[in-house]
Amino acid sequence: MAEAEAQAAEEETGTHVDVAVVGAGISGLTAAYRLKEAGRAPEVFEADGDVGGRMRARQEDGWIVEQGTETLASHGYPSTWRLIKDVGLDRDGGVLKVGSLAGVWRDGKAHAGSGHWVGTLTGAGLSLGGRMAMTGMLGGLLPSLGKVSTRRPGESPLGLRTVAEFVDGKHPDLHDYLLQPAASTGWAWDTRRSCVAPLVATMVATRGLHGWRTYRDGMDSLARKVAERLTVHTGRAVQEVTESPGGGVRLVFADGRVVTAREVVLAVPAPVARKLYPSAPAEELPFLDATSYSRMIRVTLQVDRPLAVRQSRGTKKVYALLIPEKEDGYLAGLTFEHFKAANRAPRGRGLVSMLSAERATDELMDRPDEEVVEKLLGRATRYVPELREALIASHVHRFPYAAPEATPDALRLQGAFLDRPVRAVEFAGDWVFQRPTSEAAVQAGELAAERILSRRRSPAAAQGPVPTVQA
Ligand SMILES: Cc1cc2nc3c(=O)[nH]c(=O)nc-3n(C[C@H](O)[C@H](O)[C@H](O)COP(=O)(O)OP(=O)(O)OC[C@H]3O[C@@H](n4cnc5c(N)ncnc54)[C@H](O)[C@@H]3O)c2cc1C
Repeated sequence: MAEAEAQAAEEETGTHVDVAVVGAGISGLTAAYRLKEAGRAPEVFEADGDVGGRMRARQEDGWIVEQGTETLASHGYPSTWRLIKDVGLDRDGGVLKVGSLAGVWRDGKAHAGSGHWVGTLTGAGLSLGGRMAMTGMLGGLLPSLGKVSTRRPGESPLGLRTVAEFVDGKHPDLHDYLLQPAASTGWAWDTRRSCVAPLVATMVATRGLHGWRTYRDGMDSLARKVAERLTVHTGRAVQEVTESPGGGVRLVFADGRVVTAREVVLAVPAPVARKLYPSAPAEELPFLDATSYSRMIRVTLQVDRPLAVRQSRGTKKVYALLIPEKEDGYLAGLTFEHFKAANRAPRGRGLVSMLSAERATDELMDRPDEEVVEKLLGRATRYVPELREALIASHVHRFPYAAPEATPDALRLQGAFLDRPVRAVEFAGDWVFQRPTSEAAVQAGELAAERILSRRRSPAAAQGPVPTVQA
């Protein structure tokens, strides 16, 4: 924007910022952090009263109640670890190892070791035929493993096949007791809608459900540490974003206030970005429109004892119970947070989360909290009979945008979106890479910052042709 024009805009609106980042989830905070590091002056605008988005958490009477994200991985999270180190969160035990395992419910108990090498010994709930089929499936995957990309999953040899199509015709256990519970408990995915490639790419990168870590002081720790170093305005919901013909971007807030910015990063889920930025260029619309999200409800229960699920004697504790649709269909999983990290609950107490399956989400999303707790608790006592009598307090968290679904349509359009020219309005969020992980969100934040910085390196940036940045 020309100097005089910028000044006029400032006078008219009151506030002008260098880069406005919309959304203080981990993708927006990463974008802002990397921009600031490069000498720019970003400001973050967050609708909620707190930072973290789907990585929010809160401390309450000695409990650490996480609302969304549970864990990160020691492998396959390089961008996250870079950020962790940059803000010093790795020092003084800020990141803890998770000693317990994921397990699948079958035949009245939990089978520990899903996605872990332990599972190759125990079977992790697979029948003998299922175990043989799994070995065959892994063998079949071997030639493509080097070619699966976490950034462009749809361009791998696995193509645009859905999870269900991938195992069609194979032993039913592969779907029912391995891939379906893994995709549904963690990502609220319907295996008939979502592609297998992002799941395989993530599992390859993280080496399965192996080497998991959690932030000692709660999963919002990284967001908080990053936010401390930035200018973040909370309680500021953006309503509309428009590009000015002369350059620069205008943001209108829900309270009527206006801010102008040289550039904007929309670090919100794609359907939200679409609503906020109706005049997005035609070439960006197909991918934005194709990106859908699964929904989920997570209810966290403070309990008066460290409850556990029934499992075979001598097996390692299960902290994440994956409940196959075949066994339930209403509850997708339970997590025993006190086994993930002992400090999630005061000594002698426990913290258990219930995750809704699609049917329960559809039924309960708009119902009052008490009804949500009652209905899910009614189901959860099948797995932990003492849950109701041990209950002290409950917290209901609704996610209308839980995880990008990575449908064949979205994956097909992703490459063109990543290769689009750089513009004054950029995007960040886990959906950019179509992987529902905080690492994908951090990577997308890095990419948005890189793209914005590339505009300044190009003298023709304001007029175009605008540069592209390879993702
Ligand atoms: C239940 C659950 C469990 C998960 N578990 C894990 C896990 O164990 N490991 C893992 O790696 N990942 C996990 N994830 C995924 C991970 O949480 C997300 O991928 C990541 O946090 C997404 O970050 P984001 O910045 O893209 O989006 P978000 O965190 O959704 O951030 C978007 C932000 O934008 C704000 N916003 C929205 N609209 C506006 C507006 N109009 N104006 C201003 N601000 C606005 C929102 O309030 C929010 O703060 C989990 C997710 C869920 C839901």
